Amino acid sequence: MKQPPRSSHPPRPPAPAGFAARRLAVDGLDRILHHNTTLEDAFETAPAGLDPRDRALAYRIVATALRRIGTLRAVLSRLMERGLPKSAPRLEPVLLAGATQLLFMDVPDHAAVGLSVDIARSDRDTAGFAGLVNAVLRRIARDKAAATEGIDPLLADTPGWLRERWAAAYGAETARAIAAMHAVEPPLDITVKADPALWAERLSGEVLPTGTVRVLQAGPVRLLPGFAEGDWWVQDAAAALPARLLGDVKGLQVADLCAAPGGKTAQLAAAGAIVTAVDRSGARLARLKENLARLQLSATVIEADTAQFAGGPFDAVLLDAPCSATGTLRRHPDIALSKRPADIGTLAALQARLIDHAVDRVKVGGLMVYSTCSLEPEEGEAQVARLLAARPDVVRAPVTADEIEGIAPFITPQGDIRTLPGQWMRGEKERSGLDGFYAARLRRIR
Ligand SMILES: C[S@@+](CC[C@H](N)C(=O)[O-])C[C@H]1O[C@@H](n2cnc3c(N)ncnc32)[C@H](O)[C@@H]1O
Repeated sequence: MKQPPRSSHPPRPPAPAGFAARRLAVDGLDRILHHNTTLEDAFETAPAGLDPRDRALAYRIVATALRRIGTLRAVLSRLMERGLPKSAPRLEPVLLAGATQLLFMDVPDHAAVGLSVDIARSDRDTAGFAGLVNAVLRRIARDKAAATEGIDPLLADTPGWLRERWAAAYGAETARAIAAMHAVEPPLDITVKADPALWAERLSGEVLPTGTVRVLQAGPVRLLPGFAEGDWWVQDAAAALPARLLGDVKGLQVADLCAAPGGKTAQLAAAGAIVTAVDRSGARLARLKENLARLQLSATVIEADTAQFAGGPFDAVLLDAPCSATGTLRRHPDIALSKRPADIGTLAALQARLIDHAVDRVKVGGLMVYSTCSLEPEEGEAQVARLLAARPDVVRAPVTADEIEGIAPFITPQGDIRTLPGQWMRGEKERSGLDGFYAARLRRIR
């Protein structure tokens, strides 16, 4: 029998259960907070061989920490009078991840504290602060109510400039309702190829009024029944609305401009359209192709700048433009940290270029849907108002309540769609709400 190679070092003790998930969570937080990585990218390259359950737990820790970061930082600064040591930038992620588990997750206190101390010890940057991690987290665990006392989560966890914008656009009460939803972990929404009731039953979920299946689960999506078989894809209930505004697309030539990672391309292809999917990001198009292959759907995929794309004219066009994505903070809480007020104007200028070009890709008589997952009117309502004022050959084709079941609450007086995260309250917040989206349907008349 082959002998194992001799080593002069004593064997390392095996890592305690749950260590890998916490390591990934702390590394992810460090990359997002200190190295400008997005939440999505931080988990795109998770270490090979990692158990999907560890990955899912790490993701929940990081997303929850980002969602509640203002509250968490206030808690920590109360307990650390001298602040965080500059010499150990990785200490804050260790403390944030530990405090998140103690305050906002269903993790036993001894595991949250013990594993945070283990993580601190395992890293040269933080090893000297393991005692501090232990002391701070134990104090939080001892009296959790006292730790957060007097901190208003709605003020602490939402950047002031966003709160002010939402209050100006929708009123103070609605702005507060939007911020309140961001504090809560979102449900998993999926679009199914067929038979939502069957999938709701199989996944112990529910069918929402517009046909999306909503599932409350915290495990890895890839392990759920029907994922590998390509029976459904992940898509927020609001994100599923814009493509449906094009009506019956069976046999129509439809361009999906700004298509990746392909949620709306999949809807159009599944509805029988002949889809041309355009995006300028090769990496994101690779994900679109992967998604279509899993779903056994097809589209012509073109890597191009929509502002230069000369294809068509098409029977219908969907332009799901790049935007600030402030309607998706509940799912992408890193956006609240990375976006700046000036980004709105920059993005609005890009959207104006894209919408002007996209409308020329539509056949006379054909429809175009313009959508963004932003709550900012400059990226939605104002874009369409500007286009309609500048182009007498384009008119609004108002959406009516009888077209799509359950869509009535989201139709604006002009006949556009506006969804807000605080809408659709269905009992507990965990099963309520949807992303903030804007969509308008336009027709080219000559
Ligand atoms: C909101 S996401 C699209 C989401 C997609 N429609 C879906 O449902 O899965 C916006 C996309 O626009 C792409 N994009 C940004 N600027 C672009 C441009 N000038 N031309 C083409 N694609 C662009 C981005 O790469 C990104 O994939």
